[in-house]
Amino acid sequence: MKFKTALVLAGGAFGTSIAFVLSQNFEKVIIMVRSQDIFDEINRGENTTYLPGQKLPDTIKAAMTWDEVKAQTHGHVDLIVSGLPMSAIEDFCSRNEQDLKRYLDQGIPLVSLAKGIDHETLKLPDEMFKAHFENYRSQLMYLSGPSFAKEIVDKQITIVSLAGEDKDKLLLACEMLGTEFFKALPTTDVKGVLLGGALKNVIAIAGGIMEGLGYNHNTRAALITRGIVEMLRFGTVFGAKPETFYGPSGMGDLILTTTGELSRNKSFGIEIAKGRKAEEIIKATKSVVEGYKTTKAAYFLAEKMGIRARIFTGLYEVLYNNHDPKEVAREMMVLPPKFDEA
Ligand SMILES: NC(=O)C1=CN([C@@H]2O[C@H](COP(=O)(O)OP(=O)(O)OC[C@H]3O[C@@H](n4cnc5c(N)ncnc54)[C@H](O)[C@@H]3O)[C@@H](O)[C@H]2O)C=CC1
Ligand SMILES: O=C(CO)COP(=O)(O)O
Repeated sequence: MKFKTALVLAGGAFGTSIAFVLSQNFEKVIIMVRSQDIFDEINRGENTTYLPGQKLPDTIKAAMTWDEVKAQTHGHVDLIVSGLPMSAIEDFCSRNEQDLKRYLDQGIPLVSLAKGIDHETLKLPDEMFKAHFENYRSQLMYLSGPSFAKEIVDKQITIVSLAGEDKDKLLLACEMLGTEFFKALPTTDVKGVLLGGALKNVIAIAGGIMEGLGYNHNTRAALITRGIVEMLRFGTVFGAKPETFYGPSGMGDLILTTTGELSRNKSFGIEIAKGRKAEEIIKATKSVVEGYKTTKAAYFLAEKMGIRARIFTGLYEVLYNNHDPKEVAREMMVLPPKFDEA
């Protein structure tokens, strides 16, 4: 094994799948969880709540407190991965800032897996982390790309983007995350990677709605191509590189989530098309559906920054103002004839 110990914060589906990736390169991987049930499940070799049916090696262990982390790592870790969803970042960082800093003081990378925009502050994950760890900004990195948790543990070949500010640290983290079935490609375009991961979830919900309404391949292809145009407009406002939107974290993840049956965002959209209420579906869903709140954030961002985004705006009206779901389809068809727009 090349590396000694990795620490994963949160034992949800994706955190657990990345722990599995890390177990190929690290002698030990600790997943920090907050519930006794998940603690017991992981220590028994399967996260039955979030990743059922996927066996985990016995080098992956759970911990519930920082004392337990310290005991299992002897106070030294080589990498921290945050598997926290968007809504948990601020809460977790403010409660655990000092403990996290003790590890970050060792100069190690912290890789966040979250995809979303905070609907209250309109911040991307990098701003949320930097609010607590500004002095460690060169160590902060963001992973995003087409990667269903289940398929990672099935060792399906998976390629994602890893964004950060420091090229040497990025290369080190890419090596730590690289296996024969999982590869992270380094980039310094943090905003491009984070916007791609957040905004594709919104288009995936729209895709689920279209599918639920009976639309098929032509419509999905139209949605994907119009979706990337709107995503690029957000990118322009944030100073992201356009080419990032055609890479794994942009077009790659947009295709995966609008077409893949495993997508929770797409499944959520299918339920909306059946006439169910958004809040009711969210309450009944165990795993996070990031696109729901990101739809609201994207709508407010578009309003604030004057971004033309018909699909995002149309979906907001459906999810938050009870507009007829058929409206999302109609929004795409009222495009004015304009030359030279993809
Ligand atoms: N599941 C997937 O295939 C992929 C997920 N992602 C992204 O990764 C992030 C995490 O997603 P999943 O693991 O799938 O979510 P999940 O819903 O399976 O798990 C979320 C985990 O976070 C924990 N958590 C929630 N609030 C917390 C808090 N305040 N403090 C501590 N822990 C808290 C929960 O207990 C749970 O273990 C999301 O942003 C998602 O978009 C990215 C790529 C793939
Ligand atoms: O982001 C993902 C795959 O890259 C997971 O998508 P869902 O959150 O829609 O399941």
